[in-house]
Amino acid sequence: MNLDMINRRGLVLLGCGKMGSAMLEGWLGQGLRPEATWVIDPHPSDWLKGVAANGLTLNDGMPDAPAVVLIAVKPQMMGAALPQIAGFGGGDTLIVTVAAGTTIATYEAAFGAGTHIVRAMPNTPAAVGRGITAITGNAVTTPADLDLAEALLSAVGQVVRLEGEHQMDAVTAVSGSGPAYVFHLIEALAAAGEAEGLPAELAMQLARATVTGAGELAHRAPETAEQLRINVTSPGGTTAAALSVLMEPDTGFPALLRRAVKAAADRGRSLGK
Ligand SMILES: NC(=O)C1=CN([C@@H]2O[C@H](COP(=O)(O)OP(=O)(O)OC[C@H]3O[C@@H](n4cnc5c(N)ncnc54)[C@H](O)[C@@H]3O)[C@@H](O)[C@H]2O)C=CC1
Ligand SMILES: O=C(O)[C@@H]1CCC=N1
Repeated sequence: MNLDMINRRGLVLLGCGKMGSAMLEGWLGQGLRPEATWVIDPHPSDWLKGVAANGLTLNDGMPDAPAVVLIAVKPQMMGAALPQIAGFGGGDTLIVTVAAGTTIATYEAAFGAGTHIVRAMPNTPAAVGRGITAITGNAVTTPADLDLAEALLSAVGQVVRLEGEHQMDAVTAVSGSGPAYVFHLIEALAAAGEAEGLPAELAMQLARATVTGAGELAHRAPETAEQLRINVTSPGGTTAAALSVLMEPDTGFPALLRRAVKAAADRGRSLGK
C-alpha cells in the first residue's frame, strides 16, 4: 500500500467521529504523516486532540490542493458541512465521501459537475485494519482516481469496486451497518447464556470469544461458511437443536436478517432523497 501521494499533497478529513477516527487511526498506523493531515470537526474527541498534539492540523486552515478530501459527516449535516470545502470542487483534488445515502448527484451539485468524486462505504473494523470498503466513482472519475481512493482505503482493510452507485444502499446494509449486527449477536448470545444460568461476566466472555474466534476462523480457513457450520454440527447433537430454531423459515436468522438488511437499505434510499 502506498500513501506517498497523500503524504506529499495532503489529506483533509471533514468530520472525525466514529467512522472518521476509525479510518484515521488505521491510516496513521499505516504511515500517514500527521503533518500531511488536516481535520475539520467542531467537536473533536480527546483522541483527536492527542493526535493534533503530534503534528496533525485540527480546525486551523487547509492546504491549497490536497490529494484527497474525505467527507465523514452524517448525511443530515451535509448541507451545513459541504460549503466549508466547496472550494475544492473542479480542481485536481479527489473528493471521497463515506456518508450513507447521500448520492453523487448531491456532491456534484455542491462541487460542480466536473469534480472527481468517489463514493465509498467503509465499516468500523477499519480501526484495526480489518475493514471492507466498497467504492464507486462519478462520470468523470478516472482509473487513477479509483486507484488513489483504493490506495487510501486499502490501508484499513479490503476494497471492492462496485458496478455502480445503484449497489451502494445494499452494500451499506450488509457491510457498512453489518458490524453492529455482529456486536448485537454478542450481546444476545451473552444474554441467552445468562438465561441458562451463567454469571453475566462469564457469559459475555464466552460470547465475545466465540464470535471473534469464529470470525477469525472464517477469515483464515479455506472452507465455505456453510462447511464451517457443518463442522460444528454433530448429527442429533446440541448445535443441530439450536440450528433448527435459527434456520426456521419464518422466524429464523435468514428471515430476520432479510428484514433487517432491507430496513437498512430502505433507510439509505430515503436518506438519499
Ligand atoms: N459509523 C459507521 O460505522 C459508519 C459510518 N459511515 C458514515 O460516516 C459518516 C459519519 O458517521 P459517524 O462517524 O458514525 O458519525 P459521528 O457522529 O460519530 O461523526 C460525525 C462527525 O462529524 C462532525 N461534524 C458535524 N458537523 C460538522 C461540520 N459542519 N463540519 C465538520 N465536521 C462536522 C461531528 O462533530 C462528528 O465528530 C456518516 O455519513 C455515516 O453514514 C459509513 C460507514 C460506517
Ligand atoms: O448507521 C449509519 O447510518 C451508518 C452507515 C453505515 C453504518 N453506520
